[in-house]
Amino acid sequence: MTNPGNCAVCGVAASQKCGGCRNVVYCGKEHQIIHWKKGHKAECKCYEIATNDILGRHLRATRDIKKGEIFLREKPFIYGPKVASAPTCLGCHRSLPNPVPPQKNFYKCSRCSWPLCGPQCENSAHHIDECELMSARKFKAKIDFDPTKEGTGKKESAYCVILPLRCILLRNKNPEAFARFAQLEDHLNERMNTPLYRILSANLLTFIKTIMGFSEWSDDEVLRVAARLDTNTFEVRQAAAGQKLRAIYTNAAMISHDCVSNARHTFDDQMQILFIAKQKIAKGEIIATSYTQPLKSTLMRRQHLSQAKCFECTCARCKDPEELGTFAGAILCSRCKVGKIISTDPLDNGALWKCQLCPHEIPAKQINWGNGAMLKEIESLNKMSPRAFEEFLHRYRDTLHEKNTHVLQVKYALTQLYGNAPGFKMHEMNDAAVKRKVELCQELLEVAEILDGGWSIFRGNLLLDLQEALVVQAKREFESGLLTKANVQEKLTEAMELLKEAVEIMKLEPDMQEALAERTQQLAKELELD
Ligand SMILES: C[S@@+](CC[C@H](N)C(=O)[O-])C[C@H]1O[C@@H](n2cnc3c(N)ncnc32)[C@H](O)[C@@H]1O
Repeated sequence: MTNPGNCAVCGVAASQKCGGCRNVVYCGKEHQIIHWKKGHKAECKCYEIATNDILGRHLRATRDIKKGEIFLREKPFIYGPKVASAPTCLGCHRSLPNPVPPQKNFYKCSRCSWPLCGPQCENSAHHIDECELMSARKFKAKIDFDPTKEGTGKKESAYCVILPLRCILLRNKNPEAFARFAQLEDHLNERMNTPLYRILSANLLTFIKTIMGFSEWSDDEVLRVAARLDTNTFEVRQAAAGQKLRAIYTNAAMISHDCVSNARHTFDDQMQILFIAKQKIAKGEIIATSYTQPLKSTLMRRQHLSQAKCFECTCARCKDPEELGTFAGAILCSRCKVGKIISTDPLDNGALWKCQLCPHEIPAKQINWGNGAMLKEIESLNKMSPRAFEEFLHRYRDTLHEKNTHVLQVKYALTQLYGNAPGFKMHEMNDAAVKRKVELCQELLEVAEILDGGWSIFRGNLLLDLQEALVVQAKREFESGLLTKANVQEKLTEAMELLKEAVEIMKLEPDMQEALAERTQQLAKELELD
């Protein structure tokens, strides 16, 4: 082992730290390159895998990580279609477009009949092994284009066998890689009692053991593969390539959950996962991402985490009946009219809910029912109509707390409807609507700071919407004589600052590049003109 103050290659006193891990020093660039090639590449990380009783394995920072820093970049270990997937090519994983007449059906693989883009995808490295096995076993897939279901985004559950099959094939093809996969947590015992696993076990076991002939695999081994996938896969959306998949990343799979996370992820066009620090992460701190959505209330988040990832979250937000002062789960008391009704024990999903000011109590079952009804009602709102969303807020102003999860969701939807919905494009909105957009963005930015702090996508979107509305507002106020030229310049400069921060936050999001460049150019032009 080299002395921490000496070059890792030649041992002379040195001070140029490796920019990645900051754990080793070099006398110069040349020795840094040599060390990298000799194996530092594999060990140069700013995190380590730690273990504790609550989280199991998790990542911990081994040095300070800067806000906005990409601290983990990883290629997919294995990937394939989601459990229920719209028709997808098993060769290149693009969602399949509807057949163009005179074709009436998808192109089908000549050997196994799974829909593909075309003959060029039959021999893709992703598909070839499974295809050979399926054709040897005389299995033919039966997914056909259904014109009566056109446009419904119909998902096929037949795809649920593909990724488990790819993992199972890996055991013979690359036992070392399979051993790495087998290290991942599965929660099979908890999953076995769920309705999904009762159905899955019947279908998957028949397919793998009987149809594909893996009779030497025990039921437990096969189902553990599926359970490992369900516990660890990331959903990958590649809008440009028209892909919606699930993938395993074995390092990223070690990142634990916290309802208020300090890291988030995105994907590049090579399907690499990139983890980004939303805020500064100090050396020794746990690196956590969120497996759920920050605007959901504790009851909803905990139910989702328990169902999908089989654990009971006990993070600071979950423990706090007031949800860090936001009251995101609270409803208003219908008896005393002033108190807020919150859970008496947020870590027990079945605990009684009680008014903070009067003796009024509500069972958790009823709160759950109410949440379900609200979600349905929001789902049924006309997505083109800001008025429908405003009416929802008005309808429940005496029932839901002003920062209740459903109110927050509807307000967030409104920040995007104002400026985009038909009749509500930025230039079409009246001054009151522009003002409303500004206020909603400002209110939600305060919430974002608490529930999804730092450089979150939530903050990025809100900043973009806010700056757009502020620019329109400033120009109109100038035109009507309410602002001087200097005032407008000041407001536009302020908007530019917001835009710059939004660009910093969103610059790695593949689908945002064009929009961000366009916005920046437009605002810069307006500033110049002014
Ligand atoms: C993607 S894995 C993370 C790595 C995992 N801890 C391991 O040792 O393999 C997800 C699992 O980690 C555990 N986990 C992650 N975050 C947690 C948290 N905040 N509280 C309790 N368990 C957590 C749960 O068992 C969850 O199903």
